Amino acid sequence: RKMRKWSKQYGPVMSVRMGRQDWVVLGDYETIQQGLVKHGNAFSGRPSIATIDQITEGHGVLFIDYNDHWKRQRRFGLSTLRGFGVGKRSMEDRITEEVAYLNDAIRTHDGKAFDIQSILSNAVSNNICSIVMGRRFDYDDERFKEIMGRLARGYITLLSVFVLQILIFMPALINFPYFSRINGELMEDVRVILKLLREIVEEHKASYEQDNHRDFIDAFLGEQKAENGAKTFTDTQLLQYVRDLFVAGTETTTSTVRWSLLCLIHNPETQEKLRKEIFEVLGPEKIPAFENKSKMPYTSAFIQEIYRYRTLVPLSVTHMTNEDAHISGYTIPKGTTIAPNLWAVHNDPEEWDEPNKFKPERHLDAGGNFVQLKHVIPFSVGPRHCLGEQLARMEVFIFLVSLVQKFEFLPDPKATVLPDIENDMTRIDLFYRQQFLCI
Ligand code: HEM
Repeated sequence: RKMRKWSKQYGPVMSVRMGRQDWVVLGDYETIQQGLVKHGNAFSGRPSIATIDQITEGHGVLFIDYNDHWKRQRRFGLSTLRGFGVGKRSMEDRITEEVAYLNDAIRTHDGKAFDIQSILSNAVSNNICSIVMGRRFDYDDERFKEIMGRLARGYITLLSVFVLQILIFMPALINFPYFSRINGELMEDVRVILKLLREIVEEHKASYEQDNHRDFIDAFLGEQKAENGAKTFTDTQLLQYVRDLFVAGTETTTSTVRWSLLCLIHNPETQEKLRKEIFEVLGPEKIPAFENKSKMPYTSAFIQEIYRYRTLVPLSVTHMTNEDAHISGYTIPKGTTIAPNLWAVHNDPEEWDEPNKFKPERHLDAGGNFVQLKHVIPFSVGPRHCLGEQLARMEVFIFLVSLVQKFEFLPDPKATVLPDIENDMTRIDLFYRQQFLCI
């Protein structure tokens, strides 16, 4: 928010001192398009961050720099996530299978107030497990609980996130005992996660069949064999790639659905409208399919408004110029950290009437048809835009429709005020809602 305010004063291409670094913030839709899309080749690097490099060992896809290695890995990831050459089950089949487990887990609360966070993030992670490892886990499976618990600590536990953020801007603090202890705990989590993933990869290697790729890991092993000793599809790369998919794909989708439920609690009439449309198209029992979306303009508008109103990754993932770059009359030197302010695009008062209000109707035309407005870019744009966008869109639609079809979401009757919808857990990377209860 502050950056958007400064952008209004200093212009949409603005340099900001962050710790000991100078970042350039792209502060509106036009400059983000110009930088990330038109000059995509110059703006698609990733800055090297000591704490992150320590975790990723320079592998994976999310934080690696823009080069031929990233391009091959990205191509592989896109085609494999779309299901090319991976078993017979589509991504959608895997999501709809999970929905039934999600609904059952909610029913165990028997109408009593509870926080949906852990059930939902288990369900979302299971979609990734299914695509990556070819199987889902029961929510109380020990190996699954261990991976989820340790991932959550690094990603959503307030103290760890806080310390990680400080270390990103002031890496020298790692030498102080307090920071080094928390960092040590995070590194231990990473070590255990990688060990568990390594076991799963070894199981895959033992049962691998060239002509029957069951999942992402098999597809990767296929590339590894085809590469015949070259250094792109290595074991470390596979483990870090899978870790990245969990990190990038779990909390983002989970939080989007949680913000949606919070909006429903705050806006009961919206919840009713959604349910009415869902019942008209699916009735009370039919399992939602992504193709139903075209017949559900209000639901589509609701989801689009959630993407806009609660911008999940407000400053995207930081980019870096990989050559001297030119934009809006400025020259930005090679190696500069770039922050695309997606939040500013979604809250630009010149584009949106009352941007701080939640209004699904703004995405409908006079005839009630859904209108896809180009200024909604939650997944960012350009060569580095979200790798899991298609999966995320499908998950959010199918999970939300199924939840509203089967349940009514109400505030905790014991609470005297509604859970806060304005403020998040203050952090720079993710617009994350803290715990709230509902029935
Ligand atoms: C609502 C859910 C999600 C949102 C809002 C979201 C948003 C984003 C954003 C803003 C970026 C940064 C793009 C850039 O650097 O310009 C990103 C990158 C990425 N996302 Fe997502 N994401 C979501 C779900 C997912 C899922 C489900 C997966 C995969 C399982 C995923 C995997 C990734 C990966 C691997 C990258 C890095 C791409 C690269 O560096 O080439 N995301 N996402």
